[in-house]
Amino acid sequence: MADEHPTHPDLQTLRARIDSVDRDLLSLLNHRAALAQAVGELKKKEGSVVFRPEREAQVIDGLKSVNLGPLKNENVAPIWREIMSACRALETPTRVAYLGPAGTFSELAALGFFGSSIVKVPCASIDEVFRTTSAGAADFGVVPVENSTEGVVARSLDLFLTTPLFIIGETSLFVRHNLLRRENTLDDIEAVCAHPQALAQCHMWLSNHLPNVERRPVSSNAEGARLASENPKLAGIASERAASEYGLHVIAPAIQDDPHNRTRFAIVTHPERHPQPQASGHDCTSLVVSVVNRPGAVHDMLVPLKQHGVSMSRFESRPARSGQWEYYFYIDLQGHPDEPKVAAALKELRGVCAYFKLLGTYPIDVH
Ligand SMILES: C=C(O[C@@H]1C=C(C(=O)O)C=C[C@H]1O)C(=O)O
Repeated sequence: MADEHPTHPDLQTLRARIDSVDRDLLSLLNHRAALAQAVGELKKKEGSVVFRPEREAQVIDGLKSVNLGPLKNENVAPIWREIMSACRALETPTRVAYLGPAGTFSELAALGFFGSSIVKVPCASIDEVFRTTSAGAADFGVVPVENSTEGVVARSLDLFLTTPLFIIGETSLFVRHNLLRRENTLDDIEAVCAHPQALAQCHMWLSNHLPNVERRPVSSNAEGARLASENPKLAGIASERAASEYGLHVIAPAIQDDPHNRTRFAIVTHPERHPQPQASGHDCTSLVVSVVNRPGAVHDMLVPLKQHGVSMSRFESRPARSGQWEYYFYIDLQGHPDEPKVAAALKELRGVCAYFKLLGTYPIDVH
């Protein structure tokens, strides 16, 4: 039918225009992909790495600053992450290790950070993510480091100390826990199987609704969902993605005690296979230090940061397990070691610390 109201085009006309825009977009995306392929060739000649987190952060930041809408800025980042993921895959495959099996929040974090054009390497534990990445069976590892309800993920922090891996990126995820089961009822549950962090994050809900049911810690939430798919007496706590992956009902949605529950993940790699990211303009530097156990030592450690005007966004302590009430301090600084004030603060800090290890420097998570 002809368009009777040229200023108010009908559905068919609008869809025809969308089809035409999509074809233009596809052709432009292919043009972009060919350019990325050419970049890949250059990198191969130079022997340099393909994935450049600082460049990807700048691409997204740059687009957000010129976006006129109606597309929302918060949608720009995920769209371009996917585009860059597909372009990157034309240069080389990216193998990413994370705490599996399929359907874990770690998998969602990996897909959110690298996009879906990756080779997935699901691992049985956080230790295995570190081992697999250290050994080179994966290019990158994705590990949880802290949760807004439960605090630090101790195992990851401990492994940062003892492995050569360093951090090249961060990403955070809104974590919504659901109670999953084969039977669509809360009756007759023998045990709720989930990762200890998830059990802790749902502590209040479980105490109120299933006070007498065993809470059984397992290696991951997806593993809990898998067990629940095999045994109708068991329930799991996991994502909606895990529910569909394992054919389970969501018998209670969003059962986490904190409605704004978020988990932050670090992206790690081996320094021999990947250089430290260059400055992107919005960077974070993570380190772990310890000082001798004497009055004022922690204060002295923070003086160089104050003097050089470097802000600290995180300060976390973990026992050093020496039996001497000694601690490791995990510190996040704003900035990149290429900035003179950050370099000066780090140099002085290194001088006053008994132990000093740079864990990495990377672009701050862009949403
Ligand atoms: C194309 C490049 O390689 C990769 C892909 C990017 C992209 O698609 O824009 C950006 C950075 C790299 O991770 C590049 O380095 O410019």
